[in-house]
Formats: sequence, structure tokens, C-alpha cells
Amino acid sequence: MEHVASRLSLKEGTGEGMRKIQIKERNAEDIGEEKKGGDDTVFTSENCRSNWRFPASDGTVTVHKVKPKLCSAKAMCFSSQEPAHSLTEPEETKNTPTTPWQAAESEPGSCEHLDQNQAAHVTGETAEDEKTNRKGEEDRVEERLEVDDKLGEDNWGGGPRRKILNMNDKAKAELKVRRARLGGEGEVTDWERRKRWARTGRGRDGAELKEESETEIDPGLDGARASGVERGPECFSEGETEKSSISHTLLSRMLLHSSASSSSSSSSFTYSSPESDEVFSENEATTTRRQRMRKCRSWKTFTTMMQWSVRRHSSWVQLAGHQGNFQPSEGGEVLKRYNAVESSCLQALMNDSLRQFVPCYRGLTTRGSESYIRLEDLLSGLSCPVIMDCKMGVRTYLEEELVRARSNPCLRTDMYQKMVKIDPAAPSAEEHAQGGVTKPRYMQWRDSVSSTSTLGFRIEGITAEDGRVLRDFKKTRTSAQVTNALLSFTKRQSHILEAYLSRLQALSGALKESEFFKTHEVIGSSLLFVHDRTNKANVWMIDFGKTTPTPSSVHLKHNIPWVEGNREDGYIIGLSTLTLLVKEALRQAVGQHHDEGNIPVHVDHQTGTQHRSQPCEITHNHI
Ligand SMILES: Nc1ncnc2c1ncn2[C@@H]1O[C@H](COP(=O)(O)OP(=O)(O)OP(=O)(O)O)[C@@H](O)[C@H]1O
Ligand SMILES: O=P(O)(O)O[C@@H]1[C@H](O)[C@H](O)[C@@H](OP(=O)(O)O)[C@H](OP(=O)(O)O)[C@H]1O
Repeated sequence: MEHVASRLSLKEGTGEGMRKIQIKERNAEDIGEEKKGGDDTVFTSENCRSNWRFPASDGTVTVHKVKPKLCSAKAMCFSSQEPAHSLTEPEETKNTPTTPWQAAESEPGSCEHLDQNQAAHVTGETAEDEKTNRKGEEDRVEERLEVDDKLGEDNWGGGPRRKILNMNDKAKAELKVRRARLGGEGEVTDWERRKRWARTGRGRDGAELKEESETEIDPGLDGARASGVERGPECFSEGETEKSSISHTLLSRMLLHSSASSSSSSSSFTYSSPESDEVFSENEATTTRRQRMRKCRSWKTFTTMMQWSVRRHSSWVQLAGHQGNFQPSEGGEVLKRYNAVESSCLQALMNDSLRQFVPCYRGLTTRGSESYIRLEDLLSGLSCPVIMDCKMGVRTYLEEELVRARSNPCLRTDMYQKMVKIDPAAPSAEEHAQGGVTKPRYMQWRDSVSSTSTLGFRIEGITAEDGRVLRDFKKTRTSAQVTNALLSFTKRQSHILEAYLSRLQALSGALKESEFFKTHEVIGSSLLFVHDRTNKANVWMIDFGKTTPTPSSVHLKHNIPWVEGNREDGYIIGLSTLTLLVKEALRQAVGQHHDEGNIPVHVDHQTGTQHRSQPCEITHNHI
């Protein structure tokens, strides 16, 4: 196989040159512009997580910062469901933390196990120091929480915990001391409040939160219900205590807000300091005001933790794709970052025979300055859904990407690093020296080490019922490996496999009828397999960001090998093989194991027919 990189004649960016280069950095949006020919650059240091390198004729290299793909189980777990036990049992009694936050809490010496003096001892403070530094500490932690809030908005769940995970012991101890101080003796700690909140409202639905909180007896929540939720946030009587008036106001606002919006988004629970200020009258004495401010800060901590809690307990999971592409929403829908190509595909699909296989498209919306596509949430209404994302087709890049890379070769250091991580021997000597590879080079290599090139699809990720996210399928290449993954994904439940099989067969029928399919090159699209503990199972077509209409002169077959120029995507090759492997998994699940443990699959790609024959691996060296 000839790699595109070698055909691209990369003249610049040698190891020597790279040391002398001037680095420019752009953000992901700029890259979109770049694709359209834009050229706004910002000069910074090379400190981005992932980037593209653009060698130029003057020896400089432009580095483009890109939005990372979700790539670790850890990152996913922050936005995914957690096992039910972690929501209902008191975590501090266990020695097995399940989240970074819990890990921080349950570490030996953690503040949950310390009184104030002990906590102060951990930080090495005297009582005098403590008094002097109190304000500074509060401000520092406050600052950190604000940063966390911002990160949370950007990353939807990943940011804050990643921050907490990275906190060193001193910082943890600081936070503990602050919490001990702000919480005050005898008060329920923020952590306990957060757990109670989790117990009382783990759903995304605001109504459910409210209803459950009414049955749960908690001094704070009950008070809020009695004084805030039922009467409205502004209805506190003069005689109410300072504590109840402050905490209940804020809490009841939160409950009302969540109830009104039924949203789990971070914005639903963002309470700024000015808002906290509203609960004070102008003529309060300064000391009382300061004390109350402190309590408000503790409430801010509480609300921040609840944001994490709500995010963590959302049933929505983004299994694959680009980080930051999705926003939570209410009403059984998800918001996907606007992409004109995808949006027009979805519109067309709503009037096509494939409609029943595509999440309902509900138009566009904006959040801040960003536009989003409103999509039916395919996990809505499912109980502990288990999902698998299979990227379809024999290639995952567009022909245009190859052409563009030839005329404007851009080196991607992030892709080089991903490549080396999977196989240190994969890059050529030149690529090692450059520390970068072109995107097509990476994509073609990626397709070839996974099952994309050979089977016409690959598994991108699988989530299990217990919330674990498995994304290590980059080298899952053979039909036997895929079958094993299917068996593990379905836990060998034959009725689930049967349901998937019949859905795939129905999809095959619908594709034959589809006008959309006849006239589009479907690249990088996935089939999302979803089942749950109540035996619901379904398969959906998602991700049309790289699905493009073909010129009227091109009539795609979708079941023949790709050669550059014919624009074939191999979608039917993938669907045929996948269907056959689900059948094989079903056969194994009901006990008829194949002697050799390998799957005898043969797909005739010219005719699209499949039959079983002597064990063989399908190979299509299209590239
Ligand atoms: N309508 C939906 N309902 C529920 N979950 C969805 C929906 N659409 C996408 N997802 C989740 O988000 C993940 C990524 O979706 P998608 O492939 O559309 O994102 P992407 O960022 O465009 O991906 P890529 O980077 O591969 O182009 C899926 O694997 C799935 O877990
Ligand atoms: O799965 P991996 O190994 O992480 O590789 C990514 C995957 O191939 C995506 O399909 C691709 O996005 P597109 O399909 O949108 O091109 C992304 O390119 P990107 O980093 O340029 O977004 C790659 O990094």
C-alpha cells in the first residue's frame, strides 16, 4: 500500500527545520476557516494539546490547535452514568472511590476524616495564620471554582473533575480547610449535601428532582421545599433564621430553576456572586454581611458540586466523536454543534425511507454565540442504556481531504502521537523526524489497522451497563475479534442479538429504497447500537458531518471497493459484514460455537451477497 504521505512530497518540516520554526497556533474554529481558505493566525508558543502543523516554504510551521476527540475512558466516565450503588450508598463509608472527586475525598487524611484543627495541621497553619490567610484562601478557592465552572461549561463534565483530579495534596487540604470553615461546626458538609442531592434527584428531569426531594427528609431540602419551592424564592418571612433564609433562597431557586428548565446543563445551576448578593438588604451590618457571604460561598461550592453531580448522573453518554460537539438539552433531545453539511443531510433524511433509522431532526437552536442542531436523544427513556458506536464504510476520509493534503500538506503532531501510541513502528523515519503526519496518512493508517479497510466498519466504542466506557478497539481488526466484542457488548443475550439482526436487515432494505443513499457518499457515519436492561434494542444511523451529495453523473453502488475517484464509500460492505457477524455472534450465543473460533465470512462485494464458506479473512486493499 502506498501511503499518501509519501505521495505528498513533503518538502518542508524536516527535523532540523522544525527546531528553527516559528510556531503559530490557531483554535479549532480557525481550522474550519482554514478549510475554507481563511488565514487569521495568532502567534503563541507550542503548548496546545493537539495540533496541525503547516510547513511553509519559508521554513515556518503553523500549528493549529484542534478540539480533541474523546479518547479516554476517564474523560467519558465524567459525563456518563455511574453504577446505581454509587448514587445510593454513602460513599465515605467505602474505601473504593469511583470518581476522582471521591478519590480526593476518601484519601487518607482527607477532610471528611478531619476536624478543623487536623485540617489546619495538614496545611501547616497556626490559628493566627489561619485568621490572617482566611480571606486569601477563600478568594483562591473561589477563583479556582470559577475556573472550574468555566471549564465545566466548555467540557460538559470533564473540566471540573479533571481539575480536581490534578489538585495536589496541599490544594486538597486547602479546599478541605475552607470547606470546614465555611460549613461551620455542626452543619451538614457540602459533600453530604451533594450526596443527598444525588440521592434525591439523580434524573435529568427537573420535575423528578422536585418530586423526589419532597419525599426525602433533609433539613436543607425540606426547608427549601417548605419555604422556597412551594412559596417561591422571595417569600421568606421576617422571622426566619439567617441560615434558613440564605440557604433556602438559593436552594429553592435552584430547585425552581431546574424544575422550570428541566435541564442538566451547567448553565442551569450557575449562580454568580452578584446573584448571591441579592439575598442581602443594603443596610446590614458589615460583619453579618461577611458571615453571610461566607455562607453563600459555601453555597456556591455546593451548587458547583451539584453541577458535577447532575452531569455525572445524566443518562446521556457521548461515546465517540469530538469533545465539545454536544450540549445537554431537555425534552428528550441533544444538541450537536452546527455543521451545514450534517444539517442539510438531516433535513433531507426526514423525508426519506431512512427516516425511521435516523434521530428526529428538530431544527436549529443557539446557545450563546454557538449554533446547534437539535436531535432526538436516542438514549432518552432507556434504563441504563448500553451502547456501541460502529463507524461505517471502507474509508473514513473524503477524497477532497486527499486532494487538499496534496496541495497543502499539513503535519499533525497529535495524529503522529496517536499513531506512535498504537504502534511506535508505524511512522516512517521521515515522519519520526518531523514528529508529524498528514491527516490522510493517519486516517488511512487508522483504517488499515482497524477493521475499516477490511470489514467495512469499525467499532469506535462501547459503554457497558455499569457505566464503563471501552474505546480500545483501534486494533480490533479481525471478524473473530469483532464477534467477541459483539458477544461481550450484548452479554450473549440472544434476544438482543436477534433484535439487532432484524434491525440491520430492515436497514438494508430501507437503504435499497432510499433516494438519499443513492445520491450521497456516506463517509464517517456511524451505526449506534442501543439496548437497555428492559430489553429495548435499536440501531440508528448517526453522524452525517462528512456525508456529501454526489454529482448527478456519479451513481454509487456502496458495495464495491473504493479507488480514488470513484467515491465509493463501502457502506453496504460494512453493513453486510456487520450483519453477518451479528448472526455469528447469535449463533455462538445460542451455543453453536464454531470449532476454530474464527468466523467464516465471505461477502461478495460485487453483488452484495453474503455466504458462509471456509474460514477466511476478508481483505480489500483499496488504499
Ligand atoms: N441523537 C443522539 N442521541 C444520543 N446519543 C447520540 C446522538 N448522536 C450522537 N450521540 C452520541 O455521541 C457520540 C458521537 O456522535 P457523532 O458521531 O455524531 O459525533 P461527532 O463528533 O460528529 O463524531 P466524529 O468525530 O466521529 O465525526 C455517539 O457515539 C453517541 O454516543
Ligand atoms: O479516531 P481517532 O483515531 O481519534 O481519529 C479521528 C477520527 O478519524 C475522526 O473521524 C476524525 O474526524 P473527522 O471524521 O471529522 O475528520 C479525527 O480528525 P480530526 O482530529 O481532524 O478532527 C481523527 O482525529
